[in-house]
Amino acid sequence: MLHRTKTLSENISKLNLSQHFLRQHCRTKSTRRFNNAKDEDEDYHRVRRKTENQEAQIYLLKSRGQHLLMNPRVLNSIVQKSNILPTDTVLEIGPGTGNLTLKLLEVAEKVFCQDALRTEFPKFDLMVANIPYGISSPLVAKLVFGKNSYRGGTLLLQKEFARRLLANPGDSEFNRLAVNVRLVADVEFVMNVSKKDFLPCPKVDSSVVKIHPKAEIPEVDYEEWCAFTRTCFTKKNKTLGAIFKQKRMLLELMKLQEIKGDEVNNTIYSDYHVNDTEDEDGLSNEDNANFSSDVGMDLNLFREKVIDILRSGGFEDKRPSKLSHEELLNLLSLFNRARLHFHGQVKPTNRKDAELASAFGPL
Ligand SMILES: C[S@@+](CC[C@H](N)C(=O)[O-])C[C@H]1O[C@@H](n2cnc3c(N)ncnc32)[C@H](O)[C@@H]1O
Repeated sequence: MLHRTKTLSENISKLNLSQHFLRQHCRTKSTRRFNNAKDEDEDYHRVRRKTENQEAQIYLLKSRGQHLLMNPRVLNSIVQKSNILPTDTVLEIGPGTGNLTLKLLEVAEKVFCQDALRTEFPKFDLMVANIPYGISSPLVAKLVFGKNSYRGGTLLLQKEFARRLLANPGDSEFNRLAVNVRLVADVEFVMNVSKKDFLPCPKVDSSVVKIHPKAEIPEVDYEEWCAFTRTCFTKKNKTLGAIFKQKRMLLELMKLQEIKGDEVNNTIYSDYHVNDTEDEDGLSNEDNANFSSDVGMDLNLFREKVIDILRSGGFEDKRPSKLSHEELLNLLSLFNRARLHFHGQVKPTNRKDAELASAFGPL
């Protein structure tokens, strides 16, 4: 943790001393573990840096997202747009060589720098970070669904990922990431950042976005919500009727109800060893037909129940990628009221309990 009241040189020396990230994530000449020269050529970028009285060499690993933001104008804008108060504790993920860290220390009370995924976040007011793009999904999930209450986040992200976060229902980029994040947070575009502003230059462009937690969050179990959106967005442009007629989907859903020990439904979920005739998309060849195997009766009954639920809310012909949160929440509540659940263990609604990084999956 770095503190504003320390002198700049104290903080710089602390940064130098505590650059465990550099030791962990950047391999120096003496410690690097990879000996294969071919791999090295592809994987790292060598930077010479002059410190007070010595020249250091840093090896930046592209595979760890070690692209340093070098443009001071962009660094200043990120800090300025973050609206940091002098009393704020800022959490920075991936400080690298401290380019952003030192600017944050000019305005914040404290700056924490730590691993994004392996440890719990400390208490913080704002997250401000130029993150390794490979961990964008789990990091954003941990921020918005995590235990900490926070005032906001300013994140430098891969441009395509940022566009998905910003997408609205009906936009081509609108997907499960957007629908999950935007349930609990608003996302604001700040600016685009050219790949030329980084060292080494990445292949992709970047954008800065701000994430604001919503003041009013819908009463919903987050694990159930994420399991539901995972189901709905498997084929986001198909109609819900077509999605919920897929045999694999129906079988999984049936199995889940049985695992949950739903006494009402147990009779029809008892036996469903069906010969699998699915095509490579995971879509059943019998999607629109009646199921004719031994368990055809059970599966047909279950399918009718699911389709009845969709019809009761007028959802059968609607596409998930065009539905608002209100409509999706309404559909989930129709399913749940009919004692049909998407997640194995439905817990009481509690934001603090949500451990949802994995629920976002690859996005
Ligand atoms: C894009 S660089 C940003 C460096 C610096 N903040 C800047 O703006 O110049 C991302 C940094 O995150 C580090 N990193 C990689 N995986 C991480 C993780 N799981 N948690 C925290 N930092 C990580 C990388 O080693 C790298 O230093």
